Amino acid sequence: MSRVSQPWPPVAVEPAVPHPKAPVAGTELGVHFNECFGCGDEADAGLHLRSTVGEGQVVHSRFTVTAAHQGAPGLAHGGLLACAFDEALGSAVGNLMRRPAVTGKLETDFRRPVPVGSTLFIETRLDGVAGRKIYVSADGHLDAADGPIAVSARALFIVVAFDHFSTHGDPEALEKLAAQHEKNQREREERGWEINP
Ligand SMILES: CCCCCCCC(=O)SCCNC(=O)CCNC(=O)[C@H](O)C(C)(C)COP(=O)(O)OP(=O)(O)OC[C@H]1O[C@@H](n2cnc3c(N)ncnc32)[C@H](O)[C@@H]1OP(=O)(O)O
Repeated sequence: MSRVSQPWPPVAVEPAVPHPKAPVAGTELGVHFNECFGCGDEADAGLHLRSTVGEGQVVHSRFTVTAAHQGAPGLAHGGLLACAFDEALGSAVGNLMRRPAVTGKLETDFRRPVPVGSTLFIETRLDGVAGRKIYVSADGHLDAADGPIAVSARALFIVVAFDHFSTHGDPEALEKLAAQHEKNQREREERGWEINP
């Protein structure tokens, strides 16, 4: 089967230079919001995706497909897999670039079925920046970091002002989240940025 792929990134870009205070290789990245469907501990049926910074401009993420993620019996739902990539790609942008950004466009190529019980190892790369536009891509390997590629994705993230979240989101929940972040002031100071809620 032939797959036609458009040039990527689709526009001229500058190199995506990680923030000087970006976490170093080997750092396990935390949950950015407990109720996040992609990574949150309190999202019972969520993906519970976990990420670690790799060498260069790479983030390694992984999540295990459960029965709660099925589309067909015993197989992951494609939309759930797209969600995992949104989270993995977003985590790379947020943590390496340290700028609040949201997904503007997300493309996925589903290459192999992903069975319940398997773990996807997602490797995300920063591909370039053009003004507020940050281009990223990822491959999801089945059951091992060097396993066969089951899903690939490419995304455009757009840098936004923090009021994107307060204007369009739930201000009460945001206040709760801010209070939670303030509990760990030292970590906040180390971050030196406003993490995506
Ligand atoms: C650590 C955190 C991990 C989090 C991971 C999860 C991330 C998410 O899921 S975020 C939630 C999903 N995304 C959203 O809800 C976003 C909804 N969309 C929006 O709010 C707006 O459309 C937004 C902010 C993306 C862009 O709006 P706005 O700020 O007005 O910018 P706008 O001028 O339209 O676009 C900026 C640039 O991006 C381009 N652009 C925007 N959308 C697209 C698109 N879909 N395709 C191609 N280009 C696009 C525009 O053409 C423009 O380019 P240029 O600068 O060259 O003119």
